[in-house]
Amino acid sequence: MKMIAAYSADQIRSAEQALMARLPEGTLMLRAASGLAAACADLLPKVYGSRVVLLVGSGDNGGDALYAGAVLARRGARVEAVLAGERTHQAGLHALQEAGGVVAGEDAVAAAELIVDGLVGIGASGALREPYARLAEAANAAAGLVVAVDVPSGVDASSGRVAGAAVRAALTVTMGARKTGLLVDPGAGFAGRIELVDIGLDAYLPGPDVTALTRAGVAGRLPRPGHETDKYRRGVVGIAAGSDQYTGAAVLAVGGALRAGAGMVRYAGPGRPAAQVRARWPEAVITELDEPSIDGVGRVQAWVVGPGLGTGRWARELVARVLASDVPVLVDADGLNLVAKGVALLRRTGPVLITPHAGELARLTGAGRDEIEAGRLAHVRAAAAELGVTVLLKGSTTVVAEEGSPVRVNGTGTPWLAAGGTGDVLSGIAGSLLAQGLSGYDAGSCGAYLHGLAARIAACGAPLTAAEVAEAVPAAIRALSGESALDHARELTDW
Ligand SMILES: NC(=O)C1=CN([C@@H]2O[C@H](COP(=O)(O)OP(=O)(O)OC[C@H]3O[C@@H](n4cnc5c(N)ncnc54)[C@H](O)[C@@H]3O)[C@@H](O)[C@H]2O)[C@@H](O)CC1
Ligand SMILES: Nc1ncnc2c1ncn2[C@@H]1O[C@H](COP(=O)(O)OP(=O)(O)O)[C@@H](O)[C@H]1O
Ligand SMILES: [K+]
Repeated sequence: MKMIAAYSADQIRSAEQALMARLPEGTLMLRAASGLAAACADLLPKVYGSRVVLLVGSGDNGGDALYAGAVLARRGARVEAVLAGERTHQAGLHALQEAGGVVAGEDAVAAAELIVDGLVGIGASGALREPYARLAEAANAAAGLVVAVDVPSGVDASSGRVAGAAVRAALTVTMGARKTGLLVDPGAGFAGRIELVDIGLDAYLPGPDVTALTRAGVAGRLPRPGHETDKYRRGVVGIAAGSDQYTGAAVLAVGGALRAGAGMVRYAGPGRPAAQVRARWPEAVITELDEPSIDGVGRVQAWVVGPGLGTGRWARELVARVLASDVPVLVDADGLNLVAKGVALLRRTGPVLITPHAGELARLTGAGRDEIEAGRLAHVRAAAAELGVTVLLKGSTTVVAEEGSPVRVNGTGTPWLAAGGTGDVLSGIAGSLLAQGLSGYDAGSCGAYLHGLAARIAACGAPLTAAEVAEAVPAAIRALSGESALDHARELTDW
């Protein structure tokens, strides 16, 4: 599988309606409930005698929970339903009671081994109301494992927004297709592991709302050097970064670029960062700049401009010169702060990939930083449309948007990446991919994937430094195909 696809609540609802029209009433809910019951049974050490509490809202999400509860009750579980809504799915409640399940009060939640969150699904609107919000908090405070039906209640299925209380699940059993909000933070952080129940929806689904590249998807997009290649044909990336004040950004961006497959890395910058890059990376070809000009740097297939550059006139002139070239350009960090003062700089014929964090995007678009973090999908889409460039928005879920394509969501990140300098490494990696001929959309999404995977490999459950992320990029590329260094040595057995 090369891609994971996710859909908005409206897309799912239309597909379900089309499918439902061809099936006897209730068929889909029974399919959903049997998948849900199987997933719950897998989580319990033993179904017989276990204590299961269903949180049941007034819609079909509650219906799923009730029917699944009936299956578990028939297998000997003690199933109690807490009815939260003014209405309850009557056929579902009847099925549960027939199987021996009972209705209980809110106190039951604390004593449950397994809590099934059937409060609301794709029919939710706005923040959870009472008593739903209180029940969500009770589930989060309880010792029992929490399984969310379709989406964790309180998470907006279409955006991942969380306004107020929300259920924090260990497992989300989602029906028919993944919902966008399960892949994008803050919602993704509430979903836990995601299990997809096939209810036969695939043929009725439209093009996805968002996608996420898988290992195979990234592996298929990364160029491998052909037999007769040379360093120029593999792609040369130029890095215009660093200043006398910020030298580290230059070293880190060059490090990321060197590890991500370009045939050569050219560095251009002032004397102090140039000396540091020279000392750390003998592999890089260095041009020390007296003037903010790239005329003497030599040919590159893509530029990275901005990390640690400063925001003075010199830096502004350098950014303008790089953007005036005819090759793809990645703009990051101070490059973005400069562009924020005049977005006309971004109007050029060559491709542009920008890599802001929420604060940088806020300066570019005028939206609030918190607002961007709460609704990153909507903001990244709007920025790509407004600025006419590919936008990679960094953060706990990194998202890449380009007009006319579904947003690509990256699922490999780790909170250990929240460390100074890791963004500079990402610019180097993605710039290296641009130079190898990937589009801004692919370079951004494959770059974020490798960056996150490298961080996981480097961190291994402990703090990491940005330099270590760059070091681990080759291991991440190897991990894509599941190959080890030894496998590559074995290729030579005939010699
Ligand atoms: N439509 C279908 O064919 C299928 C639907 N399925 C299930 O049905 C769910 C959708 O069911 P519904 O459309 O009935 O909608 P939901 O059950 O998701 O929620 C709607 C109900 O919740 C209440 N509600 C909405 N927002 C609320 C809030 N913020 N606080 C408190 N109450 C709120 C509404 O008053 C309404 O009664 C899916 O998520 C899925 O679990 C599955 O059974 C698969 C098949
Ligand atoms: N909570 C998090 N979970 C996963 N990745 C994160 C988290 N916080 C930050 N990151 C990642 O760490 C990197 C930080 O980059 P950036 O904000 O530019 O920092 P710097 O300027 O110090 O390099 C980005 O790739 C971002 O996506
Ligand atoms: K739910």
